[in-house]
Amino acid sequence: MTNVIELQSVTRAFGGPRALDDVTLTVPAGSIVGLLGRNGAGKTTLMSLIAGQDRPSSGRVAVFGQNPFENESVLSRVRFVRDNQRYPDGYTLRHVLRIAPTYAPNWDADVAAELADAMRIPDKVPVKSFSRGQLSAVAILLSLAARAPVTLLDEPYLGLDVTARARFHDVLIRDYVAHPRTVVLSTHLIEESEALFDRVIIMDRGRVRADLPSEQVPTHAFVLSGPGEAVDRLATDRTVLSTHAVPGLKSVTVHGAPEVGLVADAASSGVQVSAASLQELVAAFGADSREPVTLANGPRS
Ligand SMILES: Nc1ncnc2c1ncn2[C@@H]1O[C@H](COP(=O)(O)OP(=O)(O)OP(=O)(O)O)[C@@H](O)[C@H]1O
Repeated sequence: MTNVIELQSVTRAFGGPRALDDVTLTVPAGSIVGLLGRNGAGKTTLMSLIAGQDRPSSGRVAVFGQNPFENESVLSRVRFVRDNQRYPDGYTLRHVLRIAPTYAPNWDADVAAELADAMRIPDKVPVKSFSRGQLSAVAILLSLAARAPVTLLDEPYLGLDVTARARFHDVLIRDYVAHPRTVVLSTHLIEESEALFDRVIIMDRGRVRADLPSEQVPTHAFVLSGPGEAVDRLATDRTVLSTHAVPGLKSVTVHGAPEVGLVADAASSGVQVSAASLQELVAAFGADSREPVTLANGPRS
């Protein structure tokens, strides 16, 4: 499978801690990638580099095999949707829809009309006076109807109601199946969006902490929960990504898949073992320890 996006040892520093720190990753053509991580993890910075709106401090960014910065042949195939889009005074949705195809050679007016209707976007009121959710709806409409070979959606849901979010997902999946392209979507609404993703990239503090196909998420980490001592014993010598404790109960997220012996031992020790959900995985990688902690105290049976 061809890689549409490639980053090699990319660092981006703005003066403080690195926004991106030695990031190497690839995004295959024809995939919907969830870009996940805590506030400040580096998601927007990463998308800005891919969209050619910024340059790395060091390292190499390639989109369609070329440096995207100020590169028209790349940028004509990339659509970056973020919440800073501005519209001229007096512009209504009709004006926006009239202008949009000029910048989008693959523009699909039917998809635009369907989304405008499904997301109840007003067509006579100036866009400048739109609510936060209505502005998000316009940005989503422009991104999907443009059908760009690379579509970057940076937290597209701000203020968007639950019905509009569901319609957006329906149209995205349907149109993506009919017209495969590469979509990178960052969001904090993980449970709601995860069915869209065929790959996930989890970032924290500017680093890629996990980059895997969605089907590997259930075997990437597991959660042990139960009495603290038993949980600690079972977690000994394993890579613990995060720990939560309340009096009498401890829960740890552990890297990898649990083997049969561990599951049996846990059952006889009153400890529950479950696959970490994508949301738990993202939360675990964003937990406060800077590096995964390996518990190494006490024997492992
Ligand atoms: N232009 C800039 N100048 C200085 N610091 C910046 C700049 N852009 C980003 N940063 C810093 O880089 C880090 C990563 O920011 P980024 O916006 O990429 O995070 P994010 O993962 O998109 O976060 P969120 O989920 O909150 O949108 C943050 O610490 C941010 O303050």
